[in-house]
Amino acid sequence: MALRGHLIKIARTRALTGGQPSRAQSVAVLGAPFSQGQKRRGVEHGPKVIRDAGLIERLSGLDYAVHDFGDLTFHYPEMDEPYMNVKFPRTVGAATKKLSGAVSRAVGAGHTLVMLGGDHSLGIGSVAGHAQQCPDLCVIWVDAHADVNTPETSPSGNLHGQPVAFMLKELRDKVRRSQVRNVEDDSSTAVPSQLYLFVHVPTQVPDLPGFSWVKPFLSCRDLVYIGLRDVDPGEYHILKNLGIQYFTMRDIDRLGIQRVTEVALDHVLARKQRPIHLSFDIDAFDPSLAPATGTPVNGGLTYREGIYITEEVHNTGLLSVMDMVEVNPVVGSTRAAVEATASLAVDVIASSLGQTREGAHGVIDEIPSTKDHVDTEQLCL
Ligand SMILES: NC(=[NH2+])NCCC[C@H](N)C(=O)O
Ligand SMILES: [Mn+2]
Ligand SMILES: [Mn+2]
Repeated sequence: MALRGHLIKIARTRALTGGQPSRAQSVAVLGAPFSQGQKRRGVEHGPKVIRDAGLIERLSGLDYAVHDFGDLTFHYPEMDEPYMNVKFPRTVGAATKKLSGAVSRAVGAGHTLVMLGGDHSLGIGSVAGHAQQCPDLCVIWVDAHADVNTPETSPSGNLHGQPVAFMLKELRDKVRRSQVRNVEDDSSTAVPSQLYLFVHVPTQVPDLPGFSWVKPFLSCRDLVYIGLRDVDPGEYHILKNLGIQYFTMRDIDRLGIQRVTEVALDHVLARKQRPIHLSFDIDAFDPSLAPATGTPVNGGLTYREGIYITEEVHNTGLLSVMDMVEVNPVVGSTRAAVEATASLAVDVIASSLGQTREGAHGVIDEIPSTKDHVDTEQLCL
């Protein structure tokens, strides 16, 4: 009886948490072979190596109808001079605009979407397109980096380090308000300290060529980071001043992945159940597990920590779009290193979509009663 009770409890927990029963009918896969958000070549091959590692078969094995929409093709402007320090603004602007349209259509058609990058600048298009269909979405950004540099704070000029800055409403609103206040009010001492920081530190997102289509759409309270361990000074300033919720690797060391994931999900879901956008940068993992990536940082997620996060995201029943970005087969030193990274990406995606470590994928309807006694004994061992 003990076993029966235990299994029924598992089944009920799944039903309550929305795991299995709320599974989407269809998953769409969309490749975005794009690399101009950073300077290393090779990340445009991410979609191919992730597919070659068996993504579609794995998802089909999870009982989904899988629609592979293939790869987007991007058009490259002949001339794309840097704007301020920012490299390839028109190229990235056009690519992310195209991606946003494709994501919006896929979500509008009722698919749960998996977007394969490509570098993380694609996040601008992916989240923006998702937000067109689901304006109340929340974003879980799993990454070694905060990717919230503005064109002015960016140390590299690479747009893959800046996508979140283009999404945040507060970042622009606050800058605008502080500037207006400053002009209206002649005495600088009257500027509150919080605004003062915004006046004197360049956090404004200027209108870059190629980006006129993006209007900030995300409130910082609907965003949470997990896995941070390489945050630039300007990014730290933005995270702190906007009060953005984030969990660094140190937080995971202190609190454990269970607690971190619980608080992270609570942060974005407690006020309201809403569609989740999971933006997963493979460099969140330790480089020993994911060596084939352009900006590796030591001290990353273990395999089990990464998979735990995605299992819990799946258990909410609210995953709507996920990005898997920054898998770069040209950076991996050996073929084995590339295959390990790509196969890790497949594991993360499959786990986000319901693959479990306990093996059973269906809700248990009936337990053969004659076996109860034997199994209970085994359980006691
Ligand atoms: N998506 C990434 N891998 N981003 C890395 C960003 C690195 C650095 N913070 C920059 O802005 O250039
Ligand atoms: Mn990263
Ligand atoms: Mn990133």
